[in-house]
Amino acid sequence: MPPKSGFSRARNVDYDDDDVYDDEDYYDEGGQNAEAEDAMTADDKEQMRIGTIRVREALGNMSDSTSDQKIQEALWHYYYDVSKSVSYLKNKLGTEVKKEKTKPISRFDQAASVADQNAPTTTGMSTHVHVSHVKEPARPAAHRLPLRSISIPTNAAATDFFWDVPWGNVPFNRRGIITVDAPHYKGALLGGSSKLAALAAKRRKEREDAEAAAPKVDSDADSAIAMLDKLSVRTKENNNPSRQSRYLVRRRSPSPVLEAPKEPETEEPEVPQPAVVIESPAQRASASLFASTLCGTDAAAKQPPLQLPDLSMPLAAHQSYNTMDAFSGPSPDDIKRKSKLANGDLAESVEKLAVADEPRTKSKNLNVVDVFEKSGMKRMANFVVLGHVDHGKSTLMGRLLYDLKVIDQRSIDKLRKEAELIGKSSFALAWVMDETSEERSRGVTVDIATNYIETEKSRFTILDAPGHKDFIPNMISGASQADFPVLVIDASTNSFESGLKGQTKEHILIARSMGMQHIIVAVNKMDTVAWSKARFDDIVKRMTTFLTEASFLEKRITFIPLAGLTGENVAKKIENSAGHWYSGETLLEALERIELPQRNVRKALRLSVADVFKGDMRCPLSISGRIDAGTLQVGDVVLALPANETATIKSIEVQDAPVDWAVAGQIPTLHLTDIDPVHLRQGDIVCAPKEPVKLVKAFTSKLLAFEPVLPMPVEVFRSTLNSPGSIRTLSARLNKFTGEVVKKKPRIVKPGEVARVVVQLERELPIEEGMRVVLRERGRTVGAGLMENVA
Ligand SMILES: Nc1nc2c(ncn2[C@@H]2O[C@H](COP(=O)(O)OP(=O)(O)OP(=O)(O)O)[C@@H](O)[C@H]2O)c(=O)[nH]1
Repeated sequence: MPPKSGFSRARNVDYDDDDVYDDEDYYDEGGQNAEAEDAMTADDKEQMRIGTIRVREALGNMSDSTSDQKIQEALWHYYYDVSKSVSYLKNKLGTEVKKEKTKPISRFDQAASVADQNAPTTTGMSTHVHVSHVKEPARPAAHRLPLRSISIPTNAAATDFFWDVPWGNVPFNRRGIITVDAPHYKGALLGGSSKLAALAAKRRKEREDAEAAAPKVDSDADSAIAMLDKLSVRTKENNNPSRQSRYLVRRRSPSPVLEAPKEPETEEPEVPQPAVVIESPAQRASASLFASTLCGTDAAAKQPPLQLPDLSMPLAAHQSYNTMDAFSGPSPDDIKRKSKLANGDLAESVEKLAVADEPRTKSKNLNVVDVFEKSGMKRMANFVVLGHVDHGKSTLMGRLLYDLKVIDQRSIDKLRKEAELIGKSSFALAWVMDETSEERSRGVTVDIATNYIETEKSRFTILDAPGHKDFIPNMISGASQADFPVLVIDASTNSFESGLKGQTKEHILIARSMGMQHIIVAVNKMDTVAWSKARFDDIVKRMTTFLTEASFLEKRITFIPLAGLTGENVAKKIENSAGHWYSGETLLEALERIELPQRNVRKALRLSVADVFKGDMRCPLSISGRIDAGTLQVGDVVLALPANETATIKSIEVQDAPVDWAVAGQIPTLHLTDIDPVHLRQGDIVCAPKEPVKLVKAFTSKLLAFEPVLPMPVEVFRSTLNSPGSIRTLSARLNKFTGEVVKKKPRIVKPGEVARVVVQLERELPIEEGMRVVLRERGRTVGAGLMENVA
């Protein structure tokens, strides 16, 4: 059966523990194929049928050796993209033939064999007994016995080797000089493989190199802190370089705290040193007489391991040996310890080990609203790039970054070469945003990618959303941080139409229901329709009807004909004469002009957590997300909900630069202390402890229906935080524009209608009046609305 279920697609994706995929639609826990196949929509089945035929045609001769199952698995994997499936299958079939001929030696095996050659001959816990034969009387070379080297376990005695030899009559072939090597560990794991040995050797070398390169720690206190840092949690990002940002693109799982948080030098006095301080005099005491007696002096202790064959007793040379009263007095250790206790030094050191209770980061107690209003900072805006899959969102953003010189020519050339290597040269610009190998090999955006651009007047945060329907929860997360959307539409024949039936429509409705009022519609790939004005006008007409139905005001909609791939009307006006009929704004000009929603800087703090990164001991947790209301500053104590735990803001970054404060509308990264990382997750709310958001289990909502709505089970999303729940009651159908009750207790609400409904949750969520919620059912968005009050 080709498509096993949504699970087979989702499980390869690094979702960073994003629990939105707990949705039954994404995981087929039982793994029942039959059920999964049933889960395919009629549309899916039809696409699969047609796709299979097309792939067979394209495979030609190879088609005979490929089963329907393989073809359909490829189609499922590439979301019915015939050309990607064909090139994958061709590659696979080619490789399978090659594989049968030779099995290349993996790099790992090569490294292992090198390590084996370099490794000492002793193994694990065994001792080598080398038997070098004494010169035997002349005999023909052929009768001479070879030198023997026999390995016996350390716990076996050398006599075991001679147990059968008559006393005083050792045959020549058993005579020799026996030397016993000191037992030492080779570094291999017991019973371990050479590969592990190679890996261990490599790691050891890296560690030694790193230690040599690391700045020398001055005191034991520093080394203790370094040790604590080593104990800290490793982040996923650290283990997965493929997800690290190469340009300025930020992903949902970067780990900014891995790099030392950038703090302005002037702030240093404000941030006290960590409370763990170990006094430097607490150093290792010199060896006691007893230790010296056994192991020699300090200098001797630094020597290489004890050589067993050298059986001369070190104590024999010791001055005090002959006196026989070596242990009569207290050892130097005891003397030192006693004097320390007397001075109270040790007690003091132990006290200093205690972790301070008070917050470590002092607040500057700024009046942030005042500072913000006087700062004269550039306009800050966040936009989300929406649209149906493959309509060119990432390419368009890659082009914008390139034209604004955020990305240089060399990087683009490099991406182009890499893309050409896997036959996807047209995706080079999209790869500026789509960074993971998953996204690149599939040619599909999976997660939100963040980047920044700056113009004369504004600083923008770009949130590039995935277009595929399977990744709608990620799209919701991006949309919940944005001020307005840039909707990308593929103008080429049939693409616009299929997008309208698909995610173009769903994305628009979600964006509108999240309160976005202005929209830029980028009519993309105009080069594919020869810059046809008629096509552009047709798209404008049909989209205007749809957008106004979704309650966008016509005057707040901006259409721009453009081509992301070639850059016309993106940052520069079109030069091609075919497009001279358009004299309006470029995308960049429209971004500069668009009106932004009012910032609620004077209200209580509300920040929706979009990302959580684990850090180190000093700063265990960092989060990022949009401030929906209020302000915050370094040193503030904030409340995390629903965990109901407080944290202290140690430092703040906005657009990757360290700052002292942030205000509503910005998407800062907060480095937090005094909180256990388990208490914060994506979708949580961070608020002012004195004015917390209440946790609710039922609420009334004004809902815009995308699908027929009845009392039914739904998944309730507030940003990415979600809970299973249900639409408990349909209270009334409302007039879309005035909000007046049209009908009480309707039995059904049709798509496009607005209703007041009561939503019941299975677990409490932090939701309050004015917050936006999205209701989904079996992977479809059924409606979105505004929370009115607690039910
Ligand atoms: N001819 C032409 N092709 C374009 C244009 N813009 C994008 N494309 C192509 O469209 C394909 C998809 O582009 P992407 O940028 O990956 O599309 P996307 O909307 O980001 O895709 P998802 O994020 O996966 O939904 C690529 O092959 C691009 O080269 C354009 O202006 N003209």
